[in-house]
Amino acid sequence: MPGPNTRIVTTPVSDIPDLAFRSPSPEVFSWLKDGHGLIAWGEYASVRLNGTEALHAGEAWFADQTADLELDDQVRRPGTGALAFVSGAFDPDRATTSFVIPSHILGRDEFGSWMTTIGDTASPHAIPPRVEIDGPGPITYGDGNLDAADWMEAVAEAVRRIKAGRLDKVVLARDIMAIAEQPIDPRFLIQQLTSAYHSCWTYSVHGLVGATPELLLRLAAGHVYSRVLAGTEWGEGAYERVQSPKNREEHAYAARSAAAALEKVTIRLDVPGEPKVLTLPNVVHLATEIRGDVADGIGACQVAAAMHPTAAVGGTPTDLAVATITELEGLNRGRYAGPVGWIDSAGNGEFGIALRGGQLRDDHTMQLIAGCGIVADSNPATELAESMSKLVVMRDALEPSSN
Ligand SMILES: C=C(O[C@H]1C=CC=C(C(=O)O)[C@@H]1O)C(=O)O
Repeated sequence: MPGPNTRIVTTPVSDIPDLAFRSPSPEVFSWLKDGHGLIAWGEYASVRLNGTEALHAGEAWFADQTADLELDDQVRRPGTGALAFVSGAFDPDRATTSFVIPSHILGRDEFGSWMTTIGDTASPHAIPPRVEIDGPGPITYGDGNLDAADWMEAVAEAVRRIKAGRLDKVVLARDIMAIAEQPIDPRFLIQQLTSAYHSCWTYSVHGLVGATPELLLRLAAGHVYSRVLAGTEWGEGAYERVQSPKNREEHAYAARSAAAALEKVTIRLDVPGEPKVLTLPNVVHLATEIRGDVADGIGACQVAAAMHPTAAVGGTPTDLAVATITELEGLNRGRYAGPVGWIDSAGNGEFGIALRGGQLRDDHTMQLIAGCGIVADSNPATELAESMSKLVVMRDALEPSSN
C-alpha cells in the first residue's frame, strides 16, 4: 500500500534514442516502436487477475492504487505520470491477466524523453547507462503441444467444420519450445527485436516478449486508432499473392469484428472499405487502419475489453471459434494473442495483440507460439509453412547469429 509520502514524479530528460538498452534489470517491461515508447523496471505494485472481468477489474485496481498519490507530472503527455503495463489473457477463464505499476519508467515520443519514478523517495534519478546484453548461445528446438503432423490434422478438421457450415473462420495456433544453452535475458530479445522490426511494437511483460505488427488500439485524448491484420504471404511474389480471395476473406472477418466492437464504444468511426498491404521483414499482411473518437470517460481498458478477441486471433462467430480453439489446439494460450500494452490515469493507452512472441517458461526455455487464420480454402501444409514464417521473428531474436 502507498505510504504517506509516496510520490509519482515525471521530469523531462535529455533525448534517449536507445530506450531498449536502458533497463538495469532483466525484469523489464517494454512497449517500443521505432525509437519511441516506454521501458520500465521495478514493481511498485502488481496484480494478477482471472475471469472475464479481468481488464475492468485491473483498470479499477490501477485507479485505486494511484488515487491518493502525490503527482508531480512536468511533462503531461500520454504515458507520463501514473502508468500500468498490462498483459491480458487470451481466454480470461483459462489464464491470468497481469497489471503492473513499475517504479521506474523511461519514455520517449516525437516531442522528447522523460523519466517517471514512483515511491517514497521519488525524485529525479540518474538515467541508467546503456547496457548491451549477451545472447543465450545455441538454441535447440523441440515440439510443443502438437507436432507438425497433428497440428495439420487439427487444421484439416477446422476446414471440415467450416465447410459443414456453422463456423466461418477460426485461428489455430501452434507452439514450439526453444531451449537455450545460456539463460535468456528478455533485454537481449528486446534489443534484437527493436532493431529488426521497426514497424512493430516490441512488448515485454512478466516473461512474455515479442514484436507484434498488430495494434488492437491506441487511445489518446479521445481518438482511437486500430491496425487490424489478417491474411499473410511470404517469399517471392508475396505482395501480389496476399490479395488472393482466400486472404481477402480471412481479412474481412477480422476487420469486420474489430469495427463491430468499436461501433459499441465510439461516437464516430472511419473504416476503410479496402485493406492495404503491410510489408514486414518476414511476411506481408493485409491491413485495415480504423480511426474514430470515443465519448468522454471511456478508457483504453474498456475499449480493449470490448474488442478482444477479434477474428484476427479468435474467429467468426467468436464464441464458437474460441470453443473450437480450445478443443482443436489443445493448448493453453496463456497471454499469447491477448491485449498487451499500457494505460495511464488519463484513460490513454496502447494495446497490441501479443503475437510474434514467446513466453519464458524458465531461465533457459521459451515457448514460441504462432497462429494462422483458417477459412474454407485453407490448406494444412501451407498453414504450417505460414506458422513457420511467423515463428522466424523470435527464432532470429533468440539466435541472431544463425542468419
Ligand atoms: C495469429 C497470428 O497472426 C494473426 C495476425 C495477422 C495475420 C494472421 C493470419 O494471416 O493468419 C493472423 O490472423 C500470429 O501471428 O500468431
